[in-house]
Amino acid sequence: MGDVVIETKPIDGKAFAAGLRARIAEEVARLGAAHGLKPGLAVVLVGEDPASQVYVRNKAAQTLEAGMTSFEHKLAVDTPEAELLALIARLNADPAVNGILVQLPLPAQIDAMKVLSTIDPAKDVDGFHVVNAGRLAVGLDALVPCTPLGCVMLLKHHLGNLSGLKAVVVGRSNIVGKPAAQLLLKEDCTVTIAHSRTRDLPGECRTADILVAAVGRPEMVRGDWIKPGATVIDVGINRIPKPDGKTRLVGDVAYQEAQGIAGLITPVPGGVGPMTIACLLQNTLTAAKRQVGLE
Ligand SMILES: Nc1nc(=O)c2c([nH]1)NC[C@@H]1CN(c3ccc(C(=O)N[C@@H](CCC(=O)O)C(=O)O)cc3)C=[N+]21
Repeated sequence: MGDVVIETKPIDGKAFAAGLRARIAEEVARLGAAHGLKPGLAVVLVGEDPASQVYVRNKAAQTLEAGMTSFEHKLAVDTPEAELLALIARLNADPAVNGILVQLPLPAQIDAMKVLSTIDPAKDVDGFHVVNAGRLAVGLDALVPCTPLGCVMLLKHHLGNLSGLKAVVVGRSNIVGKPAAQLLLKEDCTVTIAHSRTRDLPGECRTADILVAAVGRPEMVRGDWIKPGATVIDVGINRIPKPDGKTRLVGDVAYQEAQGIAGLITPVPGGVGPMTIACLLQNTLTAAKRQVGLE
C-alpha cells in the first residue's frame, strides 16, 4: 500500500460571496425595474464595541452596493430594553424596511431572547426568531441563519450532492451549530452535533466527511481530528494577540495542521465570514419578495 498524498484545496469564500452579491444586485435591479421594489435592511447596534462597529459598517456598504436601502440605528450602550423594543415595533410597521437585524451580543440589561421574539418573523433576516427556527426544523419555508446558509452553499458548490455524507457539526449554538445541522439534514447528510461534553471528540470528528467547526475556540480542531480527504468548514473568527502587540484572525481549526489531510478547507479570513454578509443580503431580498407576494 502506497501512501496517499492529499493536496488540500482552500475554499475561496470571498470570491464566492462576491459572485453571490453580484447576482443579488442583478435581481434587485430587475425587481426595481419590473415592480418598483427596493429592498430595505435595518441594522440596529447597541453600544460601541469596535469590532461590531466595523462589521455593521461593512454590512451597510454591501447593502448599498447591492442596490438596497440601508437603515442604521445606533443606540447608546445604556439604552433601556423598552426603548429597543419600541424601535423594533416601529421597524416592524415600516413598509420600507424588509429586513431587521439586531447586532449581537447585546448589553446585559437587555434580554436578547425578548428582543429577537419582538422582530416580525417575516423581517427576521438573521433567522433567529423561534418561528423561523421552528419552520426550518419542520421543513417549511423559513428565513435561515446567514452563517449556516453560507456554509451549506459553499459545500453544495464544491461537493455537489451531499446526500449520504456523514457530517459532524462541532458546536450547538442557536446561531450556527443547530441550524447548520438542520440544513445538512435537509441535504440528506447523516448529522452528528458534537460539543464540549462529547465523549472522544477527536474520534467523533474523524468520522466526518464534512466537518463544521463552530465552537469559538482558536485552533481547537487539530489536524489529527480530520479524516483524510474530508471537507472542513471553519466558522470560527477568533482575534488572538501577536508577539508585536497587534492581533491576527484564526479559525477554530489549526489550518496549517490540516494541510495534507483535509481535501477542502475554508480559510480564516476569506472563508465563511464573507458568506455571512452575502447571505444576509440574500435573506433581505427573499424577505422583501415574500412580503409583496413575489415568491
Ligand atoms: N445579529 C447578528 N447577526 C450576525 O450575523 C452577527 C452578529 N449579530 N454579531 C456578530 C457576528 C459576527 N459576524 C461576522 C460576519 C462576517 C464576518 C466577515 O466578513 N469576516 C471576514 C473578515 C473579518 C475581519 O477581517 O475582521 C472574513 O472572515 O474573511 C465576520 C463576522 C456576524 N455576526
